[in-house]
Amino acid sequence: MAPPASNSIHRSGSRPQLDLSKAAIQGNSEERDPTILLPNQSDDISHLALDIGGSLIKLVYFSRHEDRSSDDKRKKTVKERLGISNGNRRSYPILGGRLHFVKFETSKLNECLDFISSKQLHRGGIDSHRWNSEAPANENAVIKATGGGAFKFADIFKERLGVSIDKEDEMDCLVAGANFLLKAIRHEAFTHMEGHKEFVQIDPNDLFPYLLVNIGSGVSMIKVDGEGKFQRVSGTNVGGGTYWGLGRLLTKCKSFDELLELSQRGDNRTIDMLVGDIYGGMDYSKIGLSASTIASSFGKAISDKKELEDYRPEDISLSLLRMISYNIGQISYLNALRFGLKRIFFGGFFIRGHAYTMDTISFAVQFWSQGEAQAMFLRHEGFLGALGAFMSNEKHGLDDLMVHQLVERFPMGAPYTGGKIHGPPLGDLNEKISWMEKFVLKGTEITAPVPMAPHGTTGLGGFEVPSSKGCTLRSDASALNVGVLHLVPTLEVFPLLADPKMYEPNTIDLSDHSELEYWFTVLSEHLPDLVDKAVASEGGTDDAKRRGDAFARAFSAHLARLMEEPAAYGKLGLANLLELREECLREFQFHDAYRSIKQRENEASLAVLPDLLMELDRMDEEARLLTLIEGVLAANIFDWGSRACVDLYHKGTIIEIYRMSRDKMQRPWRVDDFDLFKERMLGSKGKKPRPHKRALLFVDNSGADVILGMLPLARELLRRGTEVVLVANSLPALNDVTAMELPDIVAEAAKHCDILRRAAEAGGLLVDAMNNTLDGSKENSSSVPLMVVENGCGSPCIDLRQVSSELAAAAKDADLIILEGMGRALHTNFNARFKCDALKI
Ligand SMILES: Nc1ncnc2c1ncn2[C@@H]1O[C@H](COP(=O)(O)OP(=O)(O)OP(=O)(O)O)[C@@H](O)[C@H]1O
Ligand SMILES: CC(C)(CO)[C@@H](O)C(=O)NCCC(=O)O
Ligand SMILES: [Mn+2]
Repeated sequence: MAPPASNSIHRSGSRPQLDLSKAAIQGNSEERDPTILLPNQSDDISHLALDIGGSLIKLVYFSRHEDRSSDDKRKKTVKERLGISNGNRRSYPILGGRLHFVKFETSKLNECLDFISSKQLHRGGIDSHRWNSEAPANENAVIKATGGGAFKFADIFKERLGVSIDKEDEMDCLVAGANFLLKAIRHEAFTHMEGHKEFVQIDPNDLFPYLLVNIGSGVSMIKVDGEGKFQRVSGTNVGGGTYWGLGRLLTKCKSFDELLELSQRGDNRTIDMLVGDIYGGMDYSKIGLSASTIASSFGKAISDKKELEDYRPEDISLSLLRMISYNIGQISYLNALRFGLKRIFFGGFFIRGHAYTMDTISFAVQFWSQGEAQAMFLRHEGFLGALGAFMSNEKHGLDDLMVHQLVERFPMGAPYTGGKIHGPPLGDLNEKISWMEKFVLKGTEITAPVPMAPHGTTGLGGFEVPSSKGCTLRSDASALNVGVLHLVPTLEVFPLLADPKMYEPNTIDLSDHSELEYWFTVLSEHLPDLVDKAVASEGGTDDAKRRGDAFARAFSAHLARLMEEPAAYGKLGLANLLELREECLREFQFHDAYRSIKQRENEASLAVLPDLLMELDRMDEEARLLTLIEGVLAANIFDWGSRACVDLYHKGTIIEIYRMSRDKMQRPWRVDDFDLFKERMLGSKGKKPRPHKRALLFVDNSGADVILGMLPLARELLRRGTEVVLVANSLPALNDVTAMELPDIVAEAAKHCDILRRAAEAGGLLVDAMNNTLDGSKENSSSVPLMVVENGCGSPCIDLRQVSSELAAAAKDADLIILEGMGRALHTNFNARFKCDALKI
């Protein structure tokens, strides 16, 4: 079945079309993280930039996906009504697309060239939107590159790919990349102390000055004072290359990761000379040195009559790692001190998201500055230069993007390989599924949730042993912990937030381990039922079953990965987790798992609506208002995301359950502001009613919820002269109603109700239905309008920092917000404060 057109609306519902012919897992598919190449895929690449360093090549590329905004009637009328035109928005050369991050070893330049050439990344160019595989190669193609390799390998690029390298200064790029990340990515920076990671919210207006320390092969220290305003104040030749180079010689390790992994089982006391070794086991407390402080790295090797073979490679690696990390931390501190800088951001791939490395650097900064300076790390640590080079092409307008226009997504392979899938996610289902199947075995180490290790403790002057989390290091790529950045220029901050800076959508703190466990259990237990529904929604075919299976595996792997490391994908909130599930379904092309259930429940609810409306109309105002609110609460019980609710379904017909539930909604409720609302709506002794001008009703589920709960409430508002905007999801999530589905539902309901009919006509929702109204009259209605807008989300929760431009426009004249349902009003936004009246039901 063709996916509904709504999938092309915001966020990542639509994947670019990929040509998967000849797609292959390269090398041994039994490997932990094989490379997947899509030789013929013609994702519309429009931009590529490189940072070629002494050790690694970093590649950032952009893939566009067409703006397939449909011609759907609802959108057009909404745009007209709300006065949204494309003219009053800045037009971005990048109209949505994705940024991908990939890296290669510099010694394997050929692999990188093959990759670029197989994906035709070099033939893009920003002004070749309509580039396709038949177009002749651009003879004058130029790609932006930085790092020493931009100079060293320029000829090879010309020879092999026929492209010229446009060289950008390395320091310029590092600074531009860091500034962009710190301003545009929420929670890009974090601290890491004693095994504890904490994301920091950086105020873009209070970013400068800071010290940027890039730990690549060598180390550069840059004092950054503003956009393009910086000075390289220091550097050290003892850096990542030193650790990897010396480590390789001393331990015979074959890879950087192996070396790092060794360190996790090491004990540096066998090789480092400690203060205690010199002071006969005692602290040198007079100058603040504990006995366990390293007095001299590798110092024990001088007195011992041991040879290299007599030392454990594990101990050597740890000793080396500590030596270099402390040294860098200390020099960084000294430079921060020199210029009075309080914040030090560390980048470069030496860090590699490795907990112990970060702890060690943080410790040094903290120790030497006595807590005055703070070490912070960046999620896109190694990509600063490449991003900066990418940004140096001004034509793409990337630097104008703001936090709310970026959405980071972790594709299905992320728990296994992270950024190592070369290119955009596989689009071919078959390929995806078999890939998933292949990885099930390999992935057992992460699909079995691992309890989180207790934090390591630190004594004065150093840690005893690394606070390692198990003995195997996560494969290099997945430790990148960076997803694909989706650029969605149409997203906006909801204008009615009282304090957007302080707004936090998530009510529940998932850094509380018991909360995390609770939600993982809920999601895991719900999974089999969800898979059943999803498979059924696609006709229950064998193909659907295979996809369902692969979806379950992929989602479980994400869950296990996050259970093991909750911050693996950045700061984790419940909203992210629920959205991840929906994205995962979409990735396996389950576009609307609850489609038929929603349809069935809509029909059943519409059938009983006329009776309900009659019942309501017989009541006096006061009783009716209370019944309406109770009705919203009662109808929200119909929620397929909740086990307890689904069990209720066996207890009777929809209207029976609805009435039964409504009767149970006895006041006072746990949080009960009904009297306030009533006073505003109906007035009180001395006060007149003060109808609202426009209400935004954030609706939740299909069926009874929206039809028996929210529509009657909307009708009451309309009757009182309040314009009503129904705000619904852009993409399906569970049994939530979508903005695409609502107009039909309203049209059906309008057949039984003049108030709804006139309002829907006025709101442009009933263009077709005009002819078959109840009395056949076509007189121009004088009603206030009823409208439908999409919210920009595809999840049961809503993050009001990233909503559709439609919703933002509708909000401008709104003075009442009604948030309905667990996801929108409780799990998220329970603590949200607004500039106008808000009802959370
Ligand atoms: N898979 C890996 N292979 C090699 N080195 C790695 C790997 N992962 C992390 N590293 C570490 O990262 C360092 C390289 O970091 P980065 O890519 O930031 O520097 P670079 O740009 O290559 O070097 P420079 O900027 O000094 O030219 C290596 O020296 C090593 O310490
Ligand atoms: C030479 C660069 C800038 C190349 O990236 C880097 O490796 C570095 O900063 N090395 C340290 C050189 C110094 O001692 O200042
Ligand atoms: Mn570099």
